[in-house]
Amino acid sequence: MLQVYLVRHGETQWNAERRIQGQSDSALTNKGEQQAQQVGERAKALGITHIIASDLGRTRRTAEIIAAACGCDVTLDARLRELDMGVLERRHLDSLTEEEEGWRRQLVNGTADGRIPDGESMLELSQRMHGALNACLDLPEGSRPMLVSHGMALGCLVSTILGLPAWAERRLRLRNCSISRVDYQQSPWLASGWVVETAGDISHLDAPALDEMQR
Ligand SMILES: O=C(O)[C@@H](CO)OP(=O)(O)O
Repeated sequence: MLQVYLVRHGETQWNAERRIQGQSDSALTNKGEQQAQQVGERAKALGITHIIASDLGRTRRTAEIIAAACGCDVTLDARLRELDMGVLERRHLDSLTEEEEGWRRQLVNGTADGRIPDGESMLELSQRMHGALNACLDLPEGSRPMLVSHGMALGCLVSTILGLPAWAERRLRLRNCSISRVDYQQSPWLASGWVVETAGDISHLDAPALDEMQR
């Protein structure tokens, strides 16, 4: 049975400052680099064979650190990028006007095609994330891949595998460098296709970051 590990990148400067990144970028903090190192140790113990990362800087750096620990190459896949948050990227969560907060809420509370101006919808995000996950089915038998991606992107993927709407992602707490696992199974008794084994595991981290809403 194919097991795919899903990792959110390490803490970044803007995560720590409560600034919206989306497809804009900021560097990992020292804590973020340490978190990635701890994922690397777990990845080595798990026997990860492939690391596939979003091509944004924060995920590339996280993936490089994990790869160095477990001796795999990193492949980049732009489908694993964070949601494009349009005109709100780079802004502090606390600085949004009422109208801007309304765009964000429309997105996270859910209309199928709600989007921040110049941004992407949760439906579009879900489609590309499922595309990247399904590509793992083409890896050689016995592969154990790890995908390195982002909070909303992974939350959307896990939510939709569970049959929840994409915007249910905000009900999942996927902290920086948390690990989730989804398995592909064929079963006459149980669900066939992707199933969620774990979501948001942080037991490998000695100092987990708060998520943005808890800071
Ligand atoms: O883009 C961001 O600001 C956050 C949103 O959750 O995502 P990540 O830090 O995981 O890229």
